[in-house]
Amino acid sequence: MSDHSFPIFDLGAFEAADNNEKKRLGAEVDQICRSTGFLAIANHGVAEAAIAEVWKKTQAFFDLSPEVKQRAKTLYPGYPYGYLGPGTEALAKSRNVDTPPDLKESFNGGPLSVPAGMSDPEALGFCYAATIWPEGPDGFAEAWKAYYGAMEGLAARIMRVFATALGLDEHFFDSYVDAPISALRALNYPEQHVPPQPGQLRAGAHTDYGSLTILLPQPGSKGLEIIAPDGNWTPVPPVDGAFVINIGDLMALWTNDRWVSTVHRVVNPPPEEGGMQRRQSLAFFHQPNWFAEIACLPSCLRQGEEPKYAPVLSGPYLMGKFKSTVTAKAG
Ligand SMILES: O=C(O)CCC(=O)C(=O)O
Ligand SMILES: [Fe+2]
Repeated sequence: MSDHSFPIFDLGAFEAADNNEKKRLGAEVDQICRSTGFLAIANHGVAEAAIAEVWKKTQAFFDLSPEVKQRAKTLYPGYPYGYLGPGTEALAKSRNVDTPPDLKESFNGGPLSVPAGMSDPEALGFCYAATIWPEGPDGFAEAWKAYYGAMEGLAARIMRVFATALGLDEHFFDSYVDAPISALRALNYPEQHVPPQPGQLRAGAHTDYGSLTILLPQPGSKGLEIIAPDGNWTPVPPVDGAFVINIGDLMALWTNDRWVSTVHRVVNPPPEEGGMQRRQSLAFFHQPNWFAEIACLPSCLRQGEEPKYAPVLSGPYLMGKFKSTVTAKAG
């Protein structure tokens, strides 16, 4: 797959391959997902211009004054979209670990449209709630939507790789993810002018909740770490021109823990280097359809084995997880 210790998957080559070669490449992805579930996706076909624009607009947004950014803030604690300022989230709380708030701010947006016939009040009030667009910079919403659309397309293609990796029909997951309730999050980890509190990180240790996360760390940026199979925190290197993807809790549930939803975090810049490196990233959290029932795949159960987890509905499950990380100060 690559000579690097961090695996790089060539998506274009997979898609152009014949069935035997797809199976062979799928088996490599299966191995990676059994060990960490973190890999880079190269040759992804996402337009450079869409990436460059969203970087430019999100950076310009984070450069605005706190007062202006707050005008795009989430409507109330637990509201999923809009601006979440410093001090509003501690990801470690999703694993019942109490830490000071993460040292970050974010802007969050949901699906670009509501599927015809969707009338579930919880779905409409949560994942289909309105994105609170900022007043500026000009062209922010256009750049955001273009990138979101590109990520939806890429995630659908990666789910086909996952189906192949699990020995299923390539299109097995299609009907679970044809009206996905994914969220896009732009993250800004500001320069650290004061030392962090004990236990305070840029992003506390957590797993992602959904099917798959497509991450784009700022080129060359450091700080993302995963717990490797040997139990040690291990940096994820920046990979030029590629996305970093990782699987989330729903893939672990679907596969009865054959695949791991690996714990990860973003550490502070080294104090000996002044702690001053700002870092940005874009995280696309792919989430199956609101009503998709995620239950252990029969092909992931050995004879005599029982499913470890009860089935869940994608939307309500996500809502419960999301609300657990909100700090008292949120909003
Ligand atoms: O910023 C990053 O590199 C990772 C952030 C992350 O893991 C998350 O927000 O779930
Ligand atoms: Fe994450």
